[in-house]
Amino acid sequence: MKLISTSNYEKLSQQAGEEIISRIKRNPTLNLGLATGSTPTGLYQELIKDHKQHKTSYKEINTFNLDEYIGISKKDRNSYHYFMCEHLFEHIDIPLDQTHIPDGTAKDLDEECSRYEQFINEHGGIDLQILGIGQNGHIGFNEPGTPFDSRTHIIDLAESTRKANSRFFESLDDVPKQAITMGIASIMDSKEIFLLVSGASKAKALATLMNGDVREDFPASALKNHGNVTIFADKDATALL
Ligand SMILES: O=P(O)(O)OC[C@H]1O[C@](O)(CO)[C@@H](O)[C@@H]1O
Repeated sequence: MKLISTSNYEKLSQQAGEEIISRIKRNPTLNLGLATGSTPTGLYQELIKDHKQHKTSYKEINTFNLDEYIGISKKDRNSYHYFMCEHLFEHIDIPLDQTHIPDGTAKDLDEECSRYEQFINEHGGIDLQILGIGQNGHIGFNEPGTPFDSRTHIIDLAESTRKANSRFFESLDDVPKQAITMGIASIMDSKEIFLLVSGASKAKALATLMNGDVREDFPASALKNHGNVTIFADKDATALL
């Protein structure tokens, strides 16, 4: 894993943005894996800014999101569909039918998991996957204990994850208890991975990742077995290294 440390969150977002834009320029039909949460929003701002200034085009790329809550509609402002439209898709020239997110309202959720997994494979797999990390080491919504051979599946969210994400909801009770997430093995199939880590609240998780063992109770540690991972971390996140 290659670690790029930056002085602050803005620089982290800029550097990750520049790397993504250069890959899109090299491969205009890139399959780009996307993440939600607070960490990548600065990066999405950078992509939007660049799109407006330099007209980098997203017309031919496909995007695949890691996860979606179960039981809230796409139009709900807390859905990851809504999040992605608001933070990225509405501001660039990507056709919406080339943006793909698991459907957390599907009638048959197991079938939706298989469909999503197969759909990504039919598109040739993910070229570059953007990831954040949870304080407990989760990637996507793969909570501690998720098998490393897992594919897209339904997950019961850890209480700590629900609490962390309750900041986006009116109350903790409103935070869904389950989500669909790409599995660890699905994420590991990506040709390249960018992990973004920002803030003091992630310092312990980053130190565990860098210094700890590869074990299923710390999902991000699987990334140590991937040959092409770049970690972008800001100063606060690297404080314990
Ligand atoms: O960037 P944040 O908001 O700290 O979230 C970290 C991780 O947690 C999730 O939001 C899920 O809880 C992931 O999608 C994200 O990568």
